Amino acid sequence: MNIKLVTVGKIKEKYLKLGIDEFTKRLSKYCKLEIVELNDEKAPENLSEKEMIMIKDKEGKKILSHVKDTTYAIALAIDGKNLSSEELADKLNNLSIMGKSNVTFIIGGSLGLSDEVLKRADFKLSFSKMTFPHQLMRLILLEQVYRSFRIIKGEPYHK
Ligand SMILES: C[S@@+](CC[C@H](N)C(=O)[O-])C[C@H]1O[C@@H](n2cnc3c(N)ncnc32)[C@H](O)[C@@H]1O
Repeated sequence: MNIKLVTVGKIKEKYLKLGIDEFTKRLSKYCKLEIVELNDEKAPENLSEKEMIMIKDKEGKKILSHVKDTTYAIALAIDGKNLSSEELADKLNNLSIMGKSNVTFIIGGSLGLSDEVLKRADFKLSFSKMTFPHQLMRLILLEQVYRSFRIIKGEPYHK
């Protein structure tokens, strides 16, 4: 399976970088992983609603230029659907069985994802109603994708 991760914003925290590198390494046994890290747009405090939408739209266009028409796109969104780890594993496994072996996960920047990106998404995945910083979200997602492959393969992992 080919897993692509399109993200907005860099990983600045060293401890997160270490974790992301670890799961990237672990995942190499199960899939081809590509991470596209896009520069975020400058977003100073006190932006108006209109300005925020403009920034999200700009970031959204950059994101979509890395999302192929043929890929199954999963946008990470707080208002999306909650899945258990087993359900995410099932989803990835079913996609693979159906021949949809290109999956793109999308993580937004500090302002979130544009409507255009959310509309393009084939599935909106929520990790709870809580807001996570995009850097931490990347690590959590990679761990859950790794967990999915362990479940699919019937291999032991932490409970
Ligand atoms: C700092 S958050 C953006 C917060 C923004 N106010 C929003 O409502 O999307 C950055 C990105 O991390 C992801 N994210 C954060 N928390 C999430 C959650 N609980 N479930 C799914 N994705 C989440 C989303 O892709 C989001 O665009």
